[in-house]
Amino acid sequence: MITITDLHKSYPPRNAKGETVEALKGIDLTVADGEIFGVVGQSGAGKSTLLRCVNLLERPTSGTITVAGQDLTTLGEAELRVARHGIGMVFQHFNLLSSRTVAENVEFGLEITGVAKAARRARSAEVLDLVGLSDRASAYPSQLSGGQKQRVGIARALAGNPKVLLSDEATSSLDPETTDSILQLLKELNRKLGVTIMLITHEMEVVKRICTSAALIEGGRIVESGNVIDLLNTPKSKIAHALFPLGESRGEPGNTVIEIMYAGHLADEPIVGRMSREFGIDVNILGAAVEIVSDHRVGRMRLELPGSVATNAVPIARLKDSGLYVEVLEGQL
Ligand SMILES: Nc1ncnc2c1ncn2[C@@H]1O[C@H](COP(=O)(O)OP(=O)(O)OP(=O)(O)O)[C@@H](O)[C@H]1O
Repeated sequence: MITITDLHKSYPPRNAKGETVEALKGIDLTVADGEIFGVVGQSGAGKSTLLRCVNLLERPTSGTITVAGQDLTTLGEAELRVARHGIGMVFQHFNLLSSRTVAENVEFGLEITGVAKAARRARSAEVLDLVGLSDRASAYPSQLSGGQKQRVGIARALAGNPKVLLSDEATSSLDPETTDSILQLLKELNRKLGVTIMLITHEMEVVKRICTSAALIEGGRIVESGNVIDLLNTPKSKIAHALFPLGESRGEPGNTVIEIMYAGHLADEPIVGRMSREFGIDVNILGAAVEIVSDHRVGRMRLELPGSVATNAVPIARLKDSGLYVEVLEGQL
């Protein structure tokens, strides 16, 4: 649905003494049809710039951006305005017009594109129903809670019936409970309408809750990307480690420390107990986390096994054979 190829974006110096900022340094990324794709990264990594390049709010310095088969970088302003109808955007600070009612905010984009009043009203009623705000159509933004404001923002983004929804830190200004309900709503809309969602966030919780795929951006470059469950099974994946922080506990010198990751039915098996019984070893759990990630029960554990890696070769091999992802962190060979 979205293909980004060799995307570069530089900002000119802010003043005579300043330097050119290379915000994006050759981004290649594909977001498949129907995915919820999360881009994560620290402040200044280039997330906003990347997202704003997808609908060309920010014009790339070079590279191509194809959305629903159309290369947006080749379009002039008039054609781009039409193409943007297929791309809704949701903002962190909602960006609602305070002098307009909820319904009028939702209708704003349709008004600009010349949709007749009756059709606009009908469409805003439809999308407000989708986001659960039918009863607040005549309210003003100042009369709404943060979560309700974001629901209006989402309804407005959906008004033009887009194929793609871009979400710029949509839940970063909301409390945890409201964040939860907005993420749930995005997931529901993705399922019901089949809309592809690309979001940027600095919160791993968002990835854990709703993303099917994710990418990590560092210094304007994508350093990791893929299906979230696959990433969890990728050695040394930074996204996997950030999704499942296990603390720093490293065990005793001379012992073997392994990390295991498991998904699906394996998450329900008594892995540690079975290993202890079968091999007669005392397994020490240094850290563990079990979570629901993109609707899969997934777990990560750091285990300390007595003795060197060589003495633990058989139990480690058995874990791998049973379909678990196993990474040996330390131990004597
Ligand atoms: N309009 C601009 N002019 C100059 N430099 C900019 C501009 N917008 C962003 N930058 C710079 O580009 C780099 C990437 O910024 P960007 O806002 O995309 O990062 P981010 O990951 O979204 O960070 P944050 O989460 O803090 O918004 C930063 O060094 C930033 O200072």
